[in-house]
Amino acid sequence: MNPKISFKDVSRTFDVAGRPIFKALDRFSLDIEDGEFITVVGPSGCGKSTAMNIAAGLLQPSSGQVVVDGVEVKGPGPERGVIFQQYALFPWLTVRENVEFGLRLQNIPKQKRREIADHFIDLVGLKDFAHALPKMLSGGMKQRCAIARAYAVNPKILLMDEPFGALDALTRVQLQDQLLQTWSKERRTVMFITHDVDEAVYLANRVVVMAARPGRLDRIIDVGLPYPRTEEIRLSPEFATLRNEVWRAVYHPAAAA
Ligand SMILES: Nc1ncnc2c1ncn2[C@@H]1O[C@H](COP(=O)(O)OP(=O)(O)OP(=O)(O)O)[C@@H](O)[C@H]1O
Repeated sequence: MNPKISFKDVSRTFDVAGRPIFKALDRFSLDIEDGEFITVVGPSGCGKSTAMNIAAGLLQPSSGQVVVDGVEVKGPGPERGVIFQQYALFPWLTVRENVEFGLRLQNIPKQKRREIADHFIDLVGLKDFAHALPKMLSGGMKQRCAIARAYAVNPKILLMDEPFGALDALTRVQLQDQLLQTWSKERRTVMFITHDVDEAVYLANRVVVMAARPGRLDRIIDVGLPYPRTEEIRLSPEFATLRNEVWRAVYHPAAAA
């Protein structure tokens, strides 16, 4: 079977006036299978967002290509939903209107739009806030709304760039569980960037570790832990061993090699 997403020798340079040409991403290759949950970790500036933005079609590679379902990515597309750290909700629209927004663009009839939106609002636990404006929501609730909105347009791929980075530790753990529940019910292929090593191991079936200067793939660590992931798993010795392995790969790459 073909991979769902294939990074093929993707490089990206930036040419900033007065500075030498900067290689943000150097021959990055990675195959992500359909239904996988991949997390991406690595030191600041190693090209994580650059790689994801190229897959999202928001940035062009300098060389190489990203292929989704056998087709080269040339720009954004409805089969790829993108979620950033900043919630990017429309402040003048209610939760339901925000979730319905993408469906409206697809000309889905009103009744159907409402059904789909309500389904996902329920799934992320915002049923009682369907009529609330974003300013009435906490950070975690806004991010759940952004996730519902991304899911509603039924993208087969979710590209998530530190979506929980701005949240407190407890909300973050709750949203991780909720995301995994949603993922197990509405199976998608997920590429998820994080700085949090625990989060990377808890969510993923594979952790992609990147290295900096130039930004590149360092190694891939298989997470053999079963789903559903539970607190028991989070507190298990197997989890600790994997977390330590990822930690060393990120923070002491030479020693871990
Ligand atoms: N538009 C741009 N112009 C110039 N340099 C850029 C541009 N975008 C990114 N870079 C540089 O490319 C490198 C990789 O950036 P990128 O945002 O992909 O890293 P990252 O791993 O996601 O970092 P972080 O974890 O800090 O978010 C960085 O050194 C960054 O400064």
